Amino acid sequence: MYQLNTHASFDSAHFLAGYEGKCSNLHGHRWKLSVTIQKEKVEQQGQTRGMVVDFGQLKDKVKEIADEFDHALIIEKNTLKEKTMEALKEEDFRIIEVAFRPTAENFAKYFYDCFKQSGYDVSFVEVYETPNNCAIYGE
Ligand SMILES: Nc1nc2c(c(=O)[nH]1)N=C([C@H](O)[C@H](O)COP(=O)(O)OP(=O)(O)OP(=O)(O)O)CN2
Repeated sequence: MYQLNTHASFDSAHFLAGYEGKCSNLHGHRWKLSVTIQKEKVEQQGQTRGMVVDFGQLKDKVKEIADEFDHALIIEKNTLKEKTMEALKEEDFRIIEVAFRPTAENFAKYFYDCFKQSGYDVSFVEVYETPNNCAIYGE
């Protein structure tokens, strides 16, 4: 089995609603999204002969997903008052509402599903919130 890995980063702000401690405050991270895909055999012909997929293709997909979340304020749906949301939107902040608590674990599963939907056979996705801490999701 071959495995291929690449990563991209994005800078964003979030907070953990219902968390007792510093992470309930609005704060930022340089998130690192790392994906590992797998395949039994490498391509036998053409441009990608000897490759699982072209690194360029995989890198573009990882960057596309990371860029969606770059320089944004990530908010779990229904965790802020309506008037707060309105005020933030009035300021034209880039806000991304997600249906899950924005933890490294939930992001890892979310990104895993994104890559899977794009047709990749994903081994696992790693999401680093800090250089030292990472959540991994695989099936
Ligand atoms: N299992 C998880 N635990 C925590 C998560 C998470 O996503 N999964 N997230 C947080 C907070 O977002 C927090 O910002 C990160 O906390 P911490 O790892 O303590 O990060 P610091 O920036 O404070 O880094 P240190 O350099 O270690 O101080 C909390 N827990």
